[in-house]
Amino acid sequence: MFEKIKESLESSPVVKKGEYDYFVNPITDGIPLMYPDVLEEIVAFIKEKVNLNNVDKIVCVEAMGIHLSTALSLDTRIPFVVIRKRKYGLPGEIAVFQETGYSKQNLYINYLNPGDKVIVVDDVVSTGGTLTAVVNALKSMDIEVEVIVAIVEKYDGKEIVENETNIKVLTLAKLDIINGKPIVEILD
Ligand SMILES: O=P(O)(O)OC[C@H]1O[C@H](OP(=O)(O)OP(=O)(O)O)[C@H](O)[C@@H]1O
Ligand SMILES: Nc1nc2[nH]cnc2c(=O)[nH]1
Repeated sequence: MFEKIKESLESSPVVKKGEYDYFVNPITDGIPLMYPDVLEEIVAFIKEKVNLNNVDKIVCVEAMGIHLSTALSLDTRIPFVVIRKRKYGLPGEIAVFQETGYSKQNLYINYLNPGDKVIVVDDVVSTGGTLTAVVNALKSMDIEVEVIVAIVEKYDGKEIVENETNIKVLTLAKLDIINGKPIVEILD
């Protein structure tokens, strides 16, 4: 199972963003081509591992949580909302500072309310900066985060986020970059 995802991740080109080794893959970048079979496998994986019965909303982070959340939403009929990099200035908007291995910026949370039961879906967790900031902001808004899904865990990202948020992070593949090449393990 997930052999296609493994092969695709293993063949990811690695480019430099400053000193940071950044792998490029359809799951995490939308390039090269994303095939529907891969999206279906990701949806099946999430549905098998997560009890979605009590989940009101899927929450994702722009940009590369959006295609995954769209596929999951179409299948499960659970609506989703996007944490955007754009400020709208809507009432109740919450700004969150995001820092990754290669970027820093604000993210903006809208249309989430105290008591919402959500899952957070993103493509990859690496330094853990994004998911830690987002999930701790959601917790401070009294939103119940049932689980965090990051399809790819890179380096120690999963452990970092679990330690910083006390919420379980579900991942499908572990990826390390060694001597400029992606080394991949499927975790199912
Ligand atoms: O664990 P971290 O080190 O925080 O990295 C993970 C984040 O990096 C990427 O987002 P990015 O901000 O590059 O935006 P994108 O989704 O638009 O590519 C990715 O989609 C995650 O949200
Ligand atoms: N595509 C991609 N996104 C990331 N987000 C954090 N690290 C990475 C990476 O290496 N590749």
